[in-house]
Amino acid sequence: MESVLSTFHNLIFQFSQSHPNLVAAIGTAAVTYGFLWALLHSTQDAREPPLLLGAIPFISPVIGMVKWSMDFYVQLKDENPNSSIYTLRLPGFRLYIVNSTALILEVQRKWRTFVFSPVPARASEYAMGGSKEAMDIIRAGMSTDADFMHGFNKAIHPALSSGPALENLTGRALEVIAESLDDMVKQGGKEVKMFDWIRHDLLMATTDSVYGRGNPLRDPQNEKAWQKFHPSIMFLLLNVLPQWVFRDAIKARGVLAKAFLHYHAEGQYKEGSVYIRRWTEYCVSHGIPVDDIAKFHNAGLFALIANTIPTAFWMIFRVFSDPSVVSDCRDEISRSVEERDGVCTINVGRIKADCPTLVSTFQEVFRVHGLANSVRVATEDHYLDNGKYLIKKGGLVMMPARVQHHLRDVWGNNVDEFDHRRFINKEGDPQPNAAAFRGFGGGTTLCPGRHFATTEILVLTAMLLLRFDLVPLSGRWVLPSTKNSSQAEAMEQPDYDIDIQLRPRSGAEKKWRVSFAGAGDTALVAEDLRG
Ligand code: HEM
Repeated sequence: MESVLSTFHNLIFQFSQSHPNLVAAIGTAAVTYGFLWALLHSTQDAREPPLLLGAIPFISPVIGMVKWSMDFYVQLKDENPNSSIYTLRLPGFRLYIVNSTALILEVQRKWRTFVFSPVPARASEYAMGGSKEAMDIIRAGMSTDADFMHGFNKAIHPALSSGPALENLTGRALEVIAESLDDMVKQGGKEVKMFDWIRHDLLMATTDSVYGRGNPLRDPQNEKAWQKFHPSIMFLLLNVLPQWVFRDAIKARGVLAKAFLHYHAEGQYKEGSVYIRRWTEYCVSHGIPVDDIAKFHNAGLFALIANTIPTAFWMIFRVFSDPSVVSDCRDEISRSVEERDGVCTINVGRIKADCPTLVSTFQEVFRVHGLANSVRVATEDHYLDNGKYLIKKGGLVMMPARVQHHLRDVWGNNVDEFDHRRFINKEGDPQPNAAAFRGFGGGTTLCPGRHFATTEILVLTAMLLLRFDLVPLSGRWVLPSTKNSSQAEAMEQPDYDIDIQLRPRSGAEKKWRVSFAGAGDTALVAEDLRG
């Protein structure tokens, strides 16, 4: 036995003499691993939600995030079907992932403990380049009633809730869309790159309606600058790579900020929508420096269009790529159009009330393509679930919509399919738990722009169904992959564009108008359904 051991020692000795660098590297890796393991376990409290360990402490979750991207949390839920909440440890912070719908509601109720404001504050600083002076104003009083973001939402809310301000805003956007469709009819149809066409038309419609005649996005240089800046927002927000990597994006951000500075200095916002007037007046009244107001317009632009554009893309794709959806929705919408003296009127109220298949398809788009990762920061140590789970101060609490949207016990066995009729109320069928639908987030940070975006996209789709056939030039519709989607957005983005032709249908050349008479809001999320 002794001779075996001494032979083994000799072998190791000889190996270390002949491969000194390799042995040093293996030794360093082993010591580092041991250190990380000890650090992780000595700082993890047994009362915290169960720790999901990977092979390498702190690093495995990062690898998982890169590998699985937006499906990482669904993957972990599938691997740990009974976990209602768990902990991931990443370099420098703890992430608590909530799978249980009931626990999400508890986190949302405790909005002073689990606060959202640090998230937009981080975006304002790192992604938008806010100055120290502005950031001090934004960060003061977080989690109290004096919180800047809390007051901001209260200020803009009336302009985005049912009423004349919202009708004017949406009405103007739909006018711009209708003008563009009229042009297409006059040209006898058009071949377009589908995403790019929707992106440009919705950008123009939405920003014209919000900013008014001085809309800076009407200048092609500014539209180009937005396209350059927008894809970098997620990386700037993470602040892990040096700024010079994003030199061009930061330059483009500056071009836009300069245009918004002019817009502000000239007082053009006073001729814009009620929404942008309230937005601006709130910033001015809180002493945000004008240079920063200009920079924060870039953040406002992100909220306005970053999700509306891909949502419209998936809606139009999902409707037109399935002949049965086209025919179901077309039948419903056609019945709700009124024609008098050669003018066809699309009534927004009737689209929402009498077109259940269209509205259900829209909701299913959110369920299947939505990826909102609602994040909150714990302001103190706090127990969830009747003292069961300790959430540590400073920890991030994340409630991924994708997990909720893939719960088999909520959505049924066809959870992995796109079922355009899923949300239609069928008599006798139990309704899925509305709180598990998180396309627009939920709780105090529920998206205030949801009514604007919903009406804009539903009516755009209705106008297309009534006036056009959409045909893919390749001869068949192929669902684009989405693996490169930025998770700064709440909706998947297609990895590539699709060439299509818009062919006017008979009657497309008539006069079309949109009426809001009797239109209320569409109740899609739990908060609206409760009223
Ligand atoms: C289809 C389009 C849209 C989608 C999918 C969407 C999605 C969302 C989601 C998921 C949140 C919640 C974030 C969280 O709780 O973590 C949110 C918040 C927000 N959205 Fe939207 N949004 C859309 C359109 C809009 C529009 C058009 C506006 C502006 C007019 C807007 C303004 C906002 C604002 C200001 C917040 C932050 C609320 C807060 O700070 O409490 N959104 N949105």
